[in-house]
Amino acid sequence: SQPLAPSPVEAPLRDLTWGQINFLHTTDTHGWHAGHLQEPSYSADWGDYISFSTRMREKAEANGQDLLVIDTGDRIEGNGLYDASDPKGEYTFDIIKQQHIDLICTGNHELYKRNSSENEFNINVPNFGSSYLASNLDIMHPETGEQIPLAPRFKKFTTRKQGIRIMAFGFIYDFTGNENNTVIQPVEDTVKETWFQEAIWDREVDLFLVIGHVPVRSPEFLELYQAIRKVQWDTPIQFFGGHTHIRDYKKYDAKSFALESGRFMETIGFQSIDGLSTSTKTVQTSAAPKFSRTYIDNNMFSFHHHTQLNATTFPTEHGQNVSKEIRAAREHLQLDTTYGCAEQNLWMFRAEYPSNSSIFTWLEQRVLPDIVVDKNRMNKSRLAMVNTGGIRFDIFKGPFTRDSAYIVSPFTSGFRYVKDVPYDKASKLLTILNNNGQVLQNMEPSLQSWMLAPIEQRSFSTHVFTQNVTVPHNEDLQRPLLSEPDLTPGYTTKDDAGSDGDDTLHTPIASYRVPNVIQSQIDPPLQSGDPETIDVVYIDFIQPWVLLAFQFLDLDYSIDDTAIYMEGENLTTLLAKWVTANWKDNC
Ligand SMILES: Nc1ccn([C@@H]2O[C@H](COP(=O)(O)O)[C@@H](O)[C@H]2O)c(=O)n1
Ligand SMILES: [Zn+2]
Ligand SMILES: [Zn+2]
Repeated sequence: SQPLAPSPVEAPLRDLTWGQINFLHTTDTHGWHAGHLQEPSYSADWGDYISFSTRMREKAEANGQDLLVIDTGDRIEGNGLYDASDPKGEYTFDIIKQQHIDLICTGNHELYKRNSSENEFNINVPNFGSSYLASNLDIMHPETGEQIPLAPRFKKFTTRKQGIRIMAFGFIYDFTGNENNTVIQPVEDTVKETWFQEAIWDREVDLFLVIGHVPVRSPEFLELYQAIRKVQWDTPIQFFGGHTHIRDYKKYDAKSFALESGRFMETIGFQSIDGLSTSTKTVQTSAAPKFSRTYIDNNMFSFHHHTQLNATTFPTEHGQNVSKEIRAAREHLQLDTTYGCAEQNLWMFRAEYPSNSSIFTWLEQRVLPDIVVDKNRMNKSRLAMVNTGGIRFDIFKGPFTRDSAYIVSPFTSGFRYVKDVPYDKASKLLTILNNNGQVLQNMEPSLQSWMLAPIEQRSFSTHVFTQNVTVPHNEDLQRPLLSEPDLTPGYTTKDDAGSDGDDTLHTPIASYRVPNVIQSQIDPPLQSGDPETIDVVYIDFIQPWVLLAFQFLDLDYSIDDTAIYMEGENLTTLLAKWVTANWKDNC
């Protein structure tokens, strides 16, 4: 375990172990480039991160070492800084490009919609040039319609200081929910491509670097590991993953590791490797290089500690200018406009569901009954269904702002419905969608295999519950972070390298399971007893699964039986209205 050193404010921080080559890694930033305004532990912004990476590079280079910066996708959707502008992302592309990123790839969120994948092609790919990799991703050219790689498939380069010869790839997991202007080639097919085989057969390589919007414990990374190991039995391989929003580190073998660096600008992943061969020096194959990882809490105390600098010596002018740019964008977007104030914290995973502190119970009991009302169907009973994966963050006690509305519910998905569904069947839908009963008998095989898949593998669920999932906190917003010797609650990660990965020592936080879908039954006033038929209303993102579940109930509905419910509204706009109406007087 690594030594503990006091931080500038006396809190215990683990030091980094530097190597010949060092990496900083972000993933799933989802627009949180302003950092967390309500959580001191994660309060550094993208400008601070630019200063940090600059100072870390200076430190590495002063010691003759290399430092590479990596981002593995899902940069959009999840925060007002991206979602509140029209068009979306008006400010974020310019902010993100200010970071010197050595390797970058695409996440699924960049691909749900035509316009966001075209933004990658037209803005981010030119911004990052040959650093942007798309090993298994094509786009239909926005003008010609021709199918072409979104970016280069791979990149071979030699590091400046150490002369390490690197072969790098940039993947996305086998995602199928993309708009039809992009094409994702499954990883198991991509590894058979001639260009990939030629790249991995190259003997003049000291390190294979696979970055991807791919969970580190996924079949896709395993396929890539096996494909490379088959032809390079000994060359070190470093993976950088993402998508499951957790801190995680997987060991494939003594010379191959994978790092995943959390979500939402909470974590800057640090990885080092020491003992690699280089273009000028061959290391004995029997000696395994040393790999070391640290999950850095994204705040200035950690940044100062790891660079051994202080408030005067740490910031760069460039970083400070980007922080200014972020503040100006937030102001233009009026993200601090307060709709109302929450009287208590409402948690996604930190509170049991159902319970009074659960955001999902609050939605079911308080919000959905008020907001799921279509003027043309208001006298009809309805079941309102929302996928928990569409809710992205907690609500903290205190001001609920324009930013909060996007943070909790960033997606533009509207509601759709199937009218007049027999109640006895409609009332069974939720159990089927949440797969927690004896519902598999007589089920059609493809539906059965979907139902049998672990909840986190079904594509509309985003949550992964593993041993090492910990959820961040804002236990006491008023308390200055790390200013006292006692520990604050936060990430306490266990991974394949042990329990010493988090830079900041925290006390652990509980994490509870939540279902795929929550539901409210909303009856018109004066109705007594269950209705004979009911409208089934749901967020349009889950329509494919709702239609499948109908099939299981022998209800033969198709898309033609569905229609828009509450034209022009979505959960974000409705939530903002609800808070204004119900929490305005709490402030
Ligand atoms: N319109 C959308 C898009 C996505 N979701 C949810 O997000 C999950 C994927 O998010 P990651 O950051 O983990 O890639 C997806 O499984 C859905 O739960 C949504 O609800 N609506
Ligand atoms: Zn994500
Ligand atoms: Zn993702």
